[in-house]
Amino acid sequence: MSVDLSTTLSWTTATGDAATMLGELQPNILKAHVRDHLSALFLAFGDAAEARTFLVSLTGKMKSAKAHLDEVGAFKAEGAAGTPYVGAGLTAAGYRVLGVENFPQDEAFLRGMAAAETRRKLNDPPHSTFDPGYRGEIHAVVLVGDATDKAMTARRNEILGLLPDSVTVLAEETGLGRVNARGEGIEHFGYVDGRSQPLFLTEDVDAEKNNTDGINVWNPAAPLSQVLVPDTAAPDPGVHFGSYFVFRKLEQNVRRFKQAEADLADTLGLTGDDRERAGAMLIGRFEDGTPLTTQREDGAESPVSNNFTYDSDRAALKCPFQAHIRKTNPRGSGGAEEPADERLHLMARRGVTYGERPDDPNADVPPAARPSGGVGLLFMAFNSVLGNQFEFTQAIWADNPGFPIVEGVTPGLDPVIGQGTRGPSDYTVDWGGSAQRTADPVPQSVTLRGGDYFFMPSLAFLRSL
Ligand code: HEM
Ligand SMILES: [Mn+2]
Repeated sequence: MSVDLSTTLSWTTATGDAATMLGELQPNILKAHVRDHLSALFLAFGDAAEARTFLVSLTGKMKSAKAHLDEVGAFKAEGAAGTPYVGAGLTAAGYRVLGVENFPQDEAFLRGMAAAETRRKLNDPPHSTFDPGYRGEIHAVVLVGDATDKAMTARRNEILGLLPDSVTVLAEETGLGRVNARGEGIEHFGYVDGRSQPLFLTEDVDAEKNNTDGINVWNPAAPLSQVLVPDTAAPDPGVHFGSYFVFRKLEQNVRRFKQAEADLADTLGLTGDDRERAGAMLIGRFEDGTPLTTQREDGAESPVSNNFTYDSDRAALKCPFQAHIRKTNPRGSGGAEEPADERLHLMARRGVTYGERPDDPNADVPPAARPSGGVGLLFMAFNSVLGNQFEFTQAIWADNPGFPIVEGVTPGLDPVIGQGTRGPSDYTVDWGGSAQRTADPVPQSVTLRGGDYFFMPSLAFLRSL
């Protein structure tokens, strides 16, 4: 039976084409792979034949999604350590240099992130301001990830050893995952990140249902069609699949963001512990992950809740319309589309933080003690249609002051990732209260330093080169 893309996949019971698909799919697409230590290598090919030979040899260092899922199972059962993740993706320019013609043809993928049209659409900064390694034409990315620096670095060095002289490393990013005092992954502004994800595996949906706060209010299940596309250049696109991969190096000016939190708390007259609510109004969750729409204060962190919508917060008296997570997933309340269509914009986020800093992101210290550069997020996400997922989220939601669509209200840009001219936004003074106050625009503290769109093909395609 052909692979059913219209629903989630039960990988433990998969047979036939679905099992073959998992055996040729790259890991980290359907389910996140451990990558607290990550190297992202951006490559340019100088010679088609040598680049092909390199990619074939790289498959000897890669494992399948099936092998990854088996490793996760073995880890749970007997604590057995897994092997490193090695992922490989090609840009449209990379496919062309290799001389591959029938590669996947997503419209945004074909134009690439550096194209003037992409820049206009997303309000991205000029290409000339990117870090030097991202200013030229990128052909491929190789991701190496693992739980320890040692294992990751060893595999990275093996891969560098495979590179012929005609393949140039244009840039390398080193991801370093961070956790809070409870061991939850956080980003550099100090907030729990990576919690809300579309889930493509039936087993993961069941685990969410039975072992967390449940799925009866917000069901994270998503069909395979939202992340997988047939790998048209592979030997058998009926069983060989891949996914479009977005990479964006987003630098975070933590000092500026923490100052903005303090300024907002001052504007609203928040005092004591309630000052934490200012930052929560920018993100939509408190630092510990507690959703602001469900609770006036933090503390609902175990497990970090995700079983919520904005249905009992229609006027945004608890969580502002413009909060980062409300802009990027309105959970049925966006006002522009039917909830089922709105869900189609969600993507599988696989980011990792980068950069080191001396201060504890969650400590109560003045903004001056925060880094103003050198740290950020290696934003990574898998999509089946870039224009309807990543690009839609950035351009039509985050950058659009009029979203969500609410009569008489202009929510403003996403205070975290919005690109474009920022205006003032409204906030409720007391959680759930009726008094609103308008606050000055939140200054932009996230800056794009480079990136591109890639396709992460099937292992069968890479071996066939
Ligand atoms: C430095 C940049 C960014 C920071 C600091 C950041 C921070 C966060 C945090 C703290 C969360 C809450 C954790 C969770 O619900 O899983 C979150 C969720 C999310 N972010 Fe971001 N993010 C960044 C960039 C982006 C970008 C570029 C996009 C897409 C264009 C994006 C889309 C989302 C989505 C879709 C969610 C989940 C919302 C939900 O389902 O409720 N983020 N982000
Ligand atoms: Mn704080």
